[in-house]
Amino acid sequence: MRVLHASLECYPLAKVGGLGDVVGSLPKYLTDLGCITDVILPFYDNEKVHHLEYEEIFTGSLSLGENSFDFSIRKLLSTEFGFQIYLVYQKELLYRPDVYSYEDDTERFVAFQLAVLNWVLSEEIKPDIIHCHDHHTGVIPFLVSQVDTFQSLIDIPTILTIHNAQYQGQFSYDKLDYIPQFDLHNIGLLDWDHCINPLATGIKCAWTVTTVSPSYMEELQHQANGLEGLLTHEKAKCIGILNGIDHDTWDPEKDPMVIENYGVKNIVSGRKANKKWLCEEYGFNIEKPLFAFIGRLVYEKGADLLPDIITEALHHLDVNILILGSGNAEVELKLKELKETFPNSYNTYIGYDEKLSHIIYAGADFLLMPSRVEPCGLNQMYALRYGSIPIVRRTGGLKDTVIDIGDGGFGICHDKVNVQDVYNSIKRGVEFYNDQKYYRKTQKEIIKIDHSWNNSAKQYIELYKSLKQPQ
Ligand SMILES: Nc1ncnc2c1ncn2[C@@H]1O[C@H](COP(=O)(O)OP(=O)(O)O[C@H]2O[C@H](CO)[C@@H](O)[C@H](O)[C@H]2O)[C@@H](O)[C@H]1O
Repeated sequence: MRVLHASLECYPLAKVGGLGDVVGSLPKYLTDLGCITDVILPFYDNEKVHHLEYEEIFTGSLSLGENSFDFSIRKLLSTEFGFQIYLVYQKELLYRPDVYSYEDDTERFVAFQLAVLNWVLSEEIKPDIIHCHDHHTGVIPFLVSQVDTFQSLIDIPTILTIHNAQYQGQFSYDKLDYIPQFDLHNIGLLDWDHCINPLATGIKCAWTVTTVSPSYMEELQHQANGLEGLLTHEKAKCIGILNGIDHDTWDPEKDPMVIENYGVKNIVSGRKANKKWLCEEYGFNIEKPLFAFIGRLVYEKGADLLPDIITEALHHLDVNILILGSGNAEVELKLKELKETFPNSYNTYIGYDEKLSHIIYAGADFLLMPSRVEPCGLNQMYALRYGSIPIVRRTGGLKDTVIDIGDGGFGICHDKVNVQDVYNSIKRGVEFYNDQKYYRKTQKEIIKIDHSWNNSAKQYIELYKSLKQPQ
């Protein structure tokens, strides 16, 4: 079986968040289980992509309305990733430094999808399955099943994985001519709420839809940024499969990014070396417990609450807080300003820093995840793998992966999205930390939990084998 994953991100070549991690690791585990897995993503203008050696295997052109664009497909020669990677090189639209947030994102995403399918069309041996990720590739299932040019691909099953239903990629009917000719009687498949909605289109047209945790699948039927009705209607073909993490990249014993490596045996000294580095770098007293947050500073992650959480915690508790993230400008500014109020117990790095994130998982005592919405969440699994205690709101994948210490588990959980609940959890964290024997015993247990893709990759393979064309 050969599966082609189409995605805008794939670690380490392009990562903005969790999508990159998943597409950079699941294929490796699928390959290990005997499923030939390829990934196709755009060729970006970034340093990681520049250094790669590749072979150009296809050239073509695609049309967006009246404009036509040349593109090529580059096959990576390197075998270091554990699966085959293909890149779509398109100079005007895709060869950019960033993955998202351009004014012409609609054009970029549609062009990527058309390029992928034009190439697949030309291939003598077609993939057995096309696995799409998020709204950026949500039109592929429509193109394959409805568009005249791609008629010969109609029997290739398509899967759509929803990593985050908040983002749907809507665009107006002015751009309908970006979609090549199809039977206009079926225009409803593109529509949601009077515009073209790629996520809704993918949900309607894909043979199967997956989400990244079982709880998120349930939640989407009540809270899906307007798609609740659709997801309830399509429930029969939807399944929640919990994400895994890459145990090779995220391994405290071998991770080249951390200050000192460690395993169960030397977890205390190893983590102390990482915490020491963080405390020196950010001006903290190493004796106090260190609480950290890593992530996109957006509403879904509860990032707007962070300034008040920090203020409340540092007024009442003897702790350190470190924030790594970027996103909403107002939140970024507030977080920066707070440094003056709490110079010795709070600090922040506004930006994206992969290495720093690894050191934080390895050195912070607790990881805060006050998410409003968390389809799966990888940070809590990285935290567990590195022996840092997750403090999470019970939602989506956080609910599926973290059990509260009060229930015989290893994390700290709360139900509501408000400052008081998070503050109470931090307070519980301090009490937990002060019971060093119990705290250390728990750390030694969590580091052994297997959250790798081993289980979930098997579930994907079962799913691939069971695919049936929608009626
Ligand atoms: N400033 C920064 N510097 C360094 N590293 C940073 C960083 N900000 C974030 N990261 C890293 O990015 C990843 C974020 O993972 P999440 O699961 O929180 O992703 P996200 O919400 O983007 O993805 C969506 O997709 C994933 C994958 O399906 C779901 O788990 C998730 O719930 C859903 O919202 C982690 O590897 C984290 O360490």
